[in-house]
Amino acid sequence: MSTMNTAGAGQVHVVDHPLVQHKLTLMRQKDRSTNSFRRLLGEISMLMAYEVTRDMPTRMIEIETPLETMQSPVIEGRKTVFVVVMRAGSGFLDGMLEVVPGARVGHIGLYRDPKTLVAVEYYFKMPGDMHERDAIVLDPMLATGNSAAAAVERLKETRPRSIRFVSLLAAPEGLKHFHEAHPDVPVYTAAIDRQLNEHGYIVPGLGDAGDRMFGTK
Ligand SMILES: O=P(O)(O)OC[C@H]1O[C@H](OP(=O)(O)OP(=O)(O)O)[C@H](O)[C@@H]1O
Ligand SMILES: O=c1cc[nH]c(=O)[nH]1
Ligand SMILES: [Mg+2]
Repeated sequence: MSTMNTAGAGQVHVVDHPLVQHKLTLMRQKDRSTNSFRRLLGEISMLMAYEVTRDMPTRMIEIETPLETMQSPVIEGRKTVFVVVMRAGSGFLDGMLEVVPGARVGHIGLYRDPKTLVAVEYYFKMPGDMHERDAIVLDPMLATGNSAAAAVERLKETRPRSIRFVSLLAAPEGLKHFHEAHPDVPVYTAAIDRQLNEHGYIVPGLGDAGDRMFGTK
């Protein structure tokens, strides 16, 4: 994993593991089936979960091995909340839950107005006790950054203990915008692509993640 700072001084971690990069290449291919696209996203999410949870807090418990008693670490999974940005963020959820099965899950419904590219909220549901939880926001695409910035702004109203944002692909313009709004929130992504096109799509990109996941084009 390589780490850098964006212009706004926020941190970006690029998960450059060969397995992630290989699967991302397959996902970008325009003839990839919906089924295969969804499966690959699930596989990548599990691999990215390892990186995003690398510094997760643990506590020691006493266990008995077949030979003796020892103190050994366990993660505080119940203190994590995965926040799915619908729709496409749901593709990241199952893999993350495989790795942190005790986590809670919140949902934010946002769609990007195709003309103005402004994020419009239609749903918001979080667990209680957010102030005791570390939030990991899931959305595969960070394009203009409007959706990511809006999701995190809304999430901050619930005062989670910490926030990090996981995407699959990010555009440089979107990262800059996001970190100007939220310099305190690190971003984990598998790749930073060249730029946005005139419709606000990431290029080279992979197209519309939600449509490709659900076959709704
Ligand atoms: O950085 P932005 O310019 O805001 O674009 C990124 C957003 O666009 C996609 O969602 P979309 O609005 O297409 O909704 P969907 O997930 O329901 O398809 C994607 O999942 C992000 O939420
Ligand atoms: O390239 C993009 C931009 C926004 N949303 C997507 O799904 N893809
Ligand atoms: Mg969205």
